Amino acid sequence: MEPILDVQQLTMDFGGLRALDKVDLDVRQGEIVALIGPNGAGKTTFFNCITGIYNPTGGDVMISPPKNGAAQRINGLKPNRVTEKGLARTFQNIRLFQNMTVLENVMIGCHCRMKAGILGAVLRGISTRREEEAVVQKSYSILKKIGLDKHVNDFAKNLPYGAQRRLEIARAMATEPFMLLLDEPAAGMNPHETQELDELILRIRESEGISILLIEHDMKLVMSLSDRIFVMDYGKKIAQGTPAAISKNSDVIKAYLGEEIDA
Ligand SMILES: Nc1ncnc2c1ncn2[C@@H]1O[C@H](COP(=O)(O)OP(=O)(O)OP(=O)(O)O)[C@@H](O)[C@H]1O
Repeated sequence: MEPILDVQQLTMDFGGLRALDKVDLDVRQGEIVALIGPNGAGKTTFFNCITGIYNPTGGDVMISPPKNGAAQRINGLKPNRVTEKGLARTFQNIRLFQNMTVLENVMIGCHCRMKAGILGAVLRGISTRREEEAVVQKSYSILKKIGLDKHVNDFAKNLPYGAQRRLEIARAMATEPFMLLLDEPAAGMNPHETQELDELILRIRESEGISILLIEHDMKLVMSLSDRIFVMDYGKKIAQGTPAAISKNSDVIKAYLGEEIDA
């Protein structure tokens, strides 16, 4: 099967520091792929290069969206253009609009698919109003899937931590992605919240057909969810394979300096 995300020889220099050194990674339709590695390995830089936050120094970021399969190179596109292409992400640190409601946070995610421009929003003609109603419906239905529909009118800041992380995923889903990139989605979660997250990610893949690329330090979650794992250390890819193969890989064990990697 052709990859829907095909990253080749991705390189990123910050002055004299090579944070990414010719990294290859691919994701196929319907896969859950994890990117792991010790602190400072380059994982977030990798996400930032794919999602338009950084313009990589070298290499290619190619996507083949499942709906219109033609391969496109997305290096150097601005983050909002990357989102429009169907790649949506969450961040290591929660980035919600804390003083807005849960529903409003998801509605903002819908914005990139709305047709009404500034003039439409000002004049509020019938088509704009219909579109706004559709956005409310769509946002509500996403929140239902994510299990946050009881909280639609709560302020984001009043949600428990695990629910805030799930709200970020809901907002990303509102952009209608073919792939979600999740940067440490389980960070700070308790075991119960992590278990809920595990089930949620599987459900998103099964019922929405959305492929997932995630950075995660929780090895139990990584091993249970992933179809394939890519491992980085010091900016280089040092291994790739199934969870079973990765947990036995001697380079990976060495990179983690004996840390527990098989969950
Ligand atoms: N904007 C930047 N300017 C300079 N150096 C940077 C920048 N962003 C990242 N780096 C450096 O690039 C390297 C990789 O960092 P990165 O945050 O991508 O690692 P990581 O694998 O995501 O780590 P962690 O697991 O701790 O989040 C580090 O040495 C970091 O200090």
